[in-house]
Order: sequence, then C-alpha cells, then structure tokens
Amino acid sequence: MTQSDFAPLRTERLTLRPLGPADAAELHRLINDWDVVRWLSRVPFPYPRELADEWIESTHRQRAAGEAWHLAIVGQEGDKEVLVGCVGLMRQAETRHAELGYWVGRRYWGHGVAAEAAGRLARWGLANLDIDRIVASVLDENDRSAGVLRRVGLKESGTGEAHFLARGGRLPVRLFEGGREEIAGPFTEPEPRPAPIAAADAAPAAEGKPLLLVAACALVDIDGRVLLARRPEGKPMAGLWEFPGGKVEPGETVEEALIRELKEELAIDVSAACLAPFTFASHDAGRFQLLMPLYLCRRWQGTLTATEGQQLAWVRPNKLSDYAMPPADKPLVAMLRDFL
Ligand SMILES: Nc1nc2c([nH]c(=O)n2[C@@H]2O[C@H](COP(=O)(O)OP(=O)(O)OP(=O)(O)O)[C@@H](O)[C@H]2O)c(=O)[nH]1
Repeated sequence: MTQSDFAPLRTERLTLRPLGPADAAELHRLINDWDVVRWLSRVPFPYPRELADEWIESTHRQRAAGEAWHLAIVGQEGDKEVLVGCVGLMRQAETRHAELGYWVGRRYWGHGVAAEAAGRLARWGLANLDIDRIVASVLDENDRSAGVLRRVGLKESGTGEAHFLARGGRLPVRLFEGGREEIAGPFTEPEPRPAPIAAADAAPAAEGKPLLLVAACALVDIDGRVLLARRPEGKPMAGLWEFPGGKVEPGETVEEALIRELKEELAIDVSAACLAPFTFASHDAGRFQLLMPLYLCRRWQGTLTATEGQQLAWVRPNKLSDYAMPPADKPLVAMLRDFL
C-alpha cells in the first residue's frame, strides 16, 4: 500500500500522515510504555512488536473502506522528522459522527502536541467526511486528556464505561462531544464587513445589525440536477454544502458578484441574461443579518472545474435534504424541490 492515498495534513509544528511499514519499530518503542498504554482502551500491554506491523497494515484498509483515518503525528527534531504519536478518527456512518482518539510518546508530553494534532484532524473530518459531530471518551481520572479535548473544542457530555484491554476490565469514562460550530469555529464570519448597501435611505437591517449581502446560484443541468459545493476546511461552516456564490463587494451589483464568483470558484462564464432571480434567504446569523438572493442558471460556458479544491455534487432536487447545508439554505431547498 502506498502513503499517497491521503495528502498529509499540516499544522504549525506537525505533519499528520499515513503510517508506513518503516514507522513500525519507532511506533512500538513509543507505545510499549505503561505510562502511555494505561490510558488507552484498545491497546494491550506489553505491546507485541508484530502488532505494530499488523496495525499499520490495518490502518490502510480502514482508510480505503472509509471507516477510520489513523495517522502518524510527525514532528521535527533539528532537521530530523520524528514520530511523536498517533491520532485517529473512526467514523460511525449511521449516526454521522466520528470518534477521536490519540496518544503521544512520553518524551513529547507537555508541548501541546495532542491538542494540535487532534484539533487539526477533527477540523479536517468535519470538512471532508459525512459527519456532523466528533465524540471522544477519556478514562475518568485522565484530566490531561480531558484538557486536550476541551482545547479542541469538545464539551463534556456525560459518563459511561469502556473496556480497557491492558487493564483487563471495564472502567468509568468521561464522554465528550462537539459539533462544527464548537470545533471548526462559529457559524458567523469572524469580522463582518460593512454592508455594501451604502445609501443613506437603505432600510436598516433587523436589530440594527450589519447586513451581509451574498449572491448565490443554483446551477441546474439538463437532467434537472442542482450543483452543490462543499465549504472547504478553514472557512466558517467548513464541510457544509451550499450554492456557489459569495459576498457582494462594494460597487458591485448582485449579478456582477455572482458572475465573478462563478468564474473564480467554477471557472465558468455566465451572462447576466442567464441568471433568473428565483428567491432569497434572510437569516439572522448572529452578529449580522444574511441576505442572500438565489438565482437559477441553466446555461453557462466553459468546463465546470472546482478551482478551489472544493468538492462538488450534482444533486437531484428530492435528494438535496440529504446534504448538510447552512441554516439559511433550508427554506431554499424546499422551494427548489417544489419548483424543479
Ligand atoms: N455562497 C453561499 N454562501 C452561503 C450560502 N448559505 C449561507 O449561509 N452562506 C453564507 O454566506 C456567506 C458567503 O461567504 P463566502 O465566504 O462564501 O463568500 P466569499 O466567496 O466572498 O468568501 P471569502 O470571504 O472567503 O472571499 C458565508 O457567511 C456563508 O456561510 C450558500 O448557499 N452559498
């Protein structure tokens, strides 16, 4: 198996990448340590050397099957890359959540490595997998790991019990969970720009909040399917599906903004004559009021390309509600379904 089926995730100090056979010896050296294993539920102690090879092999199968993403946490010591620990996400398809797990070799404790790696993988998962929540559990007295989960953005949600292989029995655990908003950042834009409606007699937005004007478009293909684009990691609400479009910049008309955004995001040329006003969303997004005209467009020129690396999906109108979308879009989906 190659390591190239997954592009490494980077943080300020770390790289998260698939494990390879060459990691087995070092992984074994780091994890065959009671101070590490005593906190982990599925790991035996002592840890047999062959298990490192078998487990690494299994991580590739699980990733290929879309079940789990176990990655090496790699740091830098001088100019040398060193294995520091492992971090993983295990997906539960039915409940749309994934379980987060991690461990760090004892000599790397105390540097915030676990939170940096776990936070990065959790945000990646919410942006790229079909999940809405991250869950985790820690052994009751494992305050250090509870602190890591809090730093990632998870909240304590209850208690339970889990089997701890190395301890030979069931022990009490604390349960944690968090959603997109807690882990990947608030649903609202970090700093709302001033409303592009500058005229003195423009209607004030609700509760005097700034108005954010966003132009969006439902592109419809000859089979009547609608194009959705997935918000990439790093943007607010990463992982949610939306209609292509974006903020209207000062001095632009809504149509000009949409034509620009469709060119930037999808590399297609659309003329204003092909943009049919359809409906709009008006949504209280916290610190600002979102006003989003939605256009329909059935004709464009050029080959549709995801220029920002975003995932795209052509979706039948009756399947639109299977896609997790921002709250403002929900009423639009129902209207599109009825109309198309
Ligand atoms: N394009 C688009 N934006 C939507 C939809 N629904 C929805 O709530 N929004 C919100 O409208 C705003 C659009 O911002 P954006 O970040 O896509 O705009 P942009 O392309 O100008 O982004 P930029 O600031 O990264 O350049 C975001 O707050 C986004 O969450 C939708 O269906 N399509």
